[in-house]
Amino acid sequence: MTTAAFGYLSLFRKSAMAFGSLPVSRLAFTESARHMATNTRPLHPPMGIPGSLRHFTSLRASSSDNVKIETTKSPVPITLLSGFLGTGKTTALKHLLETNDNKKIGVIVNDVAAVNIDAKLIQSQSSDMVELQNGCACCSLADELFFSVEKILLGRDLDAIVVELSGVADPMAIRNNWKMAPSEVRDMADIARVVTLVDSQTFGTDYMTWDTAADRPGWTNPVDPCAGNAKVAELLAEQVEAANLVLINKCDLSNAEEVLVAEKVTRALNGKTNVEKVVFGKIAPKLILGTVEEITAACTDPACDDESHSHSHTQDHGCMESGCNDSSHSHAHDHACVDAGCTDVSHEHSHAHSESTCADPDCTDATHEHTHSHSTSTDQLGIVNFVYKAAVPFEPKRLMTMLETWPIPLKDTLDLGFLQEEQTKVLFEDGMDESPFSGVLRSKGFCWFGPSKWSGANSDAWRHETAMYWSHAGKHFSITSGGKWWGTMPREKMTKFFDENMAEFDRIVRDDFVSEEFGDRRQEIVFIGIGLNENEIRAAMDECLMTESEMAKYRQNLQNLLATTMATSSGPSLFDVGTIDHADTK
Ligand SMILES: Nc1nc2c(ncn2[C@@H]2O[C@H](COP(=O)(O)OP(=O)(O)OP(=O)(O)O)[C@@H](O)[C@H]2O)c(=O)[nH]1
Repeated sequence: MTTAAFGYLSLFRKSAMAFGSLPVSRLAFTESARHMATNTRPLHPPMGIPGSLRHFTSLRASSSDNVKIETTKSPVPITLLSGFLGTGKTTALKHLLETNDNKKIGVIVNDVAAVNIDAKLIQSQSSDMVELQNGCACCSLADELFFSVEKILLGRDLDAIVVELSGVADPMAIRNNWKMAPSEVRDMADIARVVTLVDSQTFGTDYMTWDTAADRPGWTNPVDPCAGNAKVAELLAEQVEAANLVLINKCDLSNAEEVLVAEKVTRALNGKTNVEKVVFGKIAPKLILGTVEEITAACTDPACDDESHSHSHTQDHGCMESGCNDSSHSHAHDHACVDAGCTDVSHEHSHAHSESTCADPDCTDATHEHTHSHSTSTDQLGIVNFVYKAAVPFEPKRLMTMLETWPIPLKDTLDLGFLQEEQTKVLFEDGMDESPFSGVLRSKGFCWFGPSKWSGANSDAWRHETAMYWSHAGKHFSITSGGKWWGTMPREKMTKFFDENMAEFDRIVRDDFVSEEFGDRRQEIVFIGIGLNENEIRAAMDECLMTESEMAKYRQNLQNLLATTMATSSGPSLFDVGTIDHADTK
């Protein structure tokens, strides 16, 4: 028997209990704002918009008449700088302000704590700074961010704005919230780019930790419910997934294996992002600051898979040819130290794209330079991804049975080579078959469950209306409420949510509505992992779908319920519930 890399920990036994006994208590949507905003395809917006977004009052409305904000200009590009506490965001920001490319940069610093230390550090360097504290811009301070952007532009002619996010912020949530910003704010400034810093030394252990954000001192603010329960591994995945550029920082402190893991997993989680290995956040300003073109001409959402969009995030990447002297090219790494033996951490070492860079993907010689710059290929370790889709609901009990056998990596750090070996050969205890899920590093998406009890005290008929959000990263797995399916309302009503964005309405109807009968109710789950056997995973998932006879019962039960509910209810929706099934895994 191989060393147990995986095991049937209590994770799914526990989640099975949470699931099996589905708490039908009609909980408030304590987490939904974050989850909804996190999803790149938000469902029912009333549940997805943090309450505070509805109360935004333009600063102009309250500012004195003689303060004039220039709105005829192009919007100022905003960069969201994300990354865990201590990954080096402030250090990178200070470096950016020092080497600013003669750009006038406004800075907004968000801290969940009441005292914003980072802001104080930045203040000594820049007077163009606004603090955003005592909460997180991805939820509780969502509209404060709009206000801060307005505020920083008052009386200032800025070329760019950088928002240093709190360590627990999900940049995708902020991007999605930003879509709700008043148009007068978006005319002034708009999000162009997300840059995420990761700590190369701790990446592998953070991905495998059981910790929640609240377990880590200083990460959360008790008065801000935003991310206390968020799993560290999931947050890490979210921050990487949202990024146009990932800076793998602190390369001076980590060994070659740690850097490799950070790079491989980053590329696996987000195949469209640019990746740079850096020390002390040192990178050319051009790579951090967004451009007006990104805002106006291209979709910069790295998670966007709409082929009709143009995706510019690789275009303005500096020329990587070491000998190039074409001054029209951007040479972001001109100042890098290329002495392979240099150990001076104040030098920039990560960008020596010299001809001596080792291009052998299998090479593990730590003395070689392995930058593998900008290849989006993740196949060197057999990392693959695919999307599982189905237009039929899961039968809850069968899904739970399947999840109970989902193997949990027991190692405390991510060991990709080991995972690959295990994926191909490990057999599990108790004579059970090898699980096709053993190499899965990340899975996430929407899913649809059929109710198991349509009436009575423990009815879970709300499942018919509720989109569940499936999220697995490292050792954590949860299926939580993600809002209601659009299919729960008539199209005419739905259009009202898209006043300013009919293109998004069209996209949802075109891409997400998979059947006339059930609308956008569907399974859409992406799997990312090493050496995955796609066919076996698909087959295992298919096994959990309702059969034809189960679907016939589903339809019958639905008819019965509609008949009784119609007689007693006048509400806009069949089920006014928002239930959270949180499969806590610790
Ligand atoms: N050795 C080394 N230390 C670094 C590097 N980058 C940042 N640091 C140090 O790491 C510590 C944390 O860096 P910060 O820039 O404050 O990190 P942060 O992400 O802003 O942290 P919070 O503001 O607490 O979220 C500081 O002591 C930095 O000097 C690096 O590349 N190498």
